[in-house]
Amino acid sequence: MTTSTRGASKVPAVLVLEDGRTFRGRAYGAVGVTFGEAVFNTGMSGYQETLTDPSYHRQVVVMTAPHVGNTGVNDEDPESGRIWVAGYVVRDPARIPSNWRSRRSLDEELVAQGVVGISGIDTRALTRHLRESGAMRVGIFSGDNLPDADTMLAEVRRAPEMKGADLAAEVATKEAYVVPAIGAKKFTVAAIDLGIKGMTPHRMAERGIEVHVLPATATAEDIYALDPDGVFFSNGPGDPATADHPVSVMRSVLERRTPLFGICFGNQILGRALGFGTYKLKYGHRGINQPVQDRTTGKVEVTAHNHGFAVDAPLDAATDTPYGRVEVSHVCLNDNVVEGLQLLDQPAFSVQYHPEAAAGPHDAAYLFDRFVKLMEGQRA
Ligand SMILES: NC(=O)CC[C@H](N)C(=O)O
Repeated sequence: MTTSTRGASKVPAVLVLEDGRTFRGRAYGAVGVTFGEAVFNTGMSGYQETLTDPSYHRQVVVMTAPHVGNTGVNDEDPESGRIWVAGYVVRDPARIPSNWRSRRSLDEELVAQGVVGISGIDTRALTRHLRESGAMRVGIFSGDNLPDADTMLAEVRRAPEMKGADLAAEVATKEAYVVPAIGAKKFTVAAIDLGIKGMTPHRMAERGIEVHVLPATATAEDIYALDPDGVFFSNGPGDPATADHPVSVMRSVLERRTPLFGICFGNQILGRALGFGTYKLKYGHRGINQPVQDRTTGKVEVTAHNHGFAVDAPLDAATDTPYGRVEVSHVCLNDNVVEGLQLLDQPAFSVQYHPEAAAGPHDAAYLFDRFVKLMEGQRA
């Protein structure tokens, strides 16, 4: 069923960046005030998956695609139980969503979930500004009586920064749960939830893995109580430099040489566990068409990304670590950012991007098969 929107909002809204640049538009979604880190996403589709990806917690997402909401909102595509973005910025919202799966309009969904957005602004100009000046704090203010410009700017500058933010525990499950294997069960995996997307355990379940999703606070004892064939560290929001607990848990896993796979935040945690630093990218990678080379095969894949930080590891030589040698296995062809790590002396690897591909192309699905092979190898 398709429902129509209420039509374009007449309520004024203003977006204020921390450097003072201001864009005026109309309220989209809930009317109110919100703050976060302004980032842009270049995906032409998949807005439901973007909105519900817990890694976007505390980020205000600017869509570079000019039309957003065309296919409405369905009940199948969310990657978690709620919208996580702190705010949403679009150029031209669909007035009449049209899709056989649509249940309601995106505007209605944003209102229902209390997500403050803005529409009708020049998102290309805003994106170019973020590209030149870097991701920065932002506020969206909507309503008929807006504060004066100086007050709004002062409020934006008081908002917390993403650098130094420790957010995984705010989005992760509080209770462990199990995603059963689809078909015959072949393996048990303990998955540390730092903000996991729903498609990730699903991609494992499709391969005969029973996934035990554990809270971000899980310890090595919690993991090994399950006698797992493999351990997985998920994506998640915030600055990896703050993730001391998952880093120490991962080191215990590396010491035991259990097959290990990490995605996104999980890749940054592996980097840290091995002794590398992480750093904030100027404006990050967010979209569904980023070219990555798998240097273990030479193949180039088109991939889904959502990261604002990256691992600082040497690209061209293996590095000795307390857990054996490690190589940069994947690299982004746009900017040579480290996109994957592969241990050479034990069964552990990770990628900075999203092989679960929700949304995005399925080029990188082979990484789940690689994880299965590592677990098969341990049994052989
Ligand atoms: N999707 C993720 O796991 C993001 C990891 C981390 N919060 C970053 O922004 O780089």
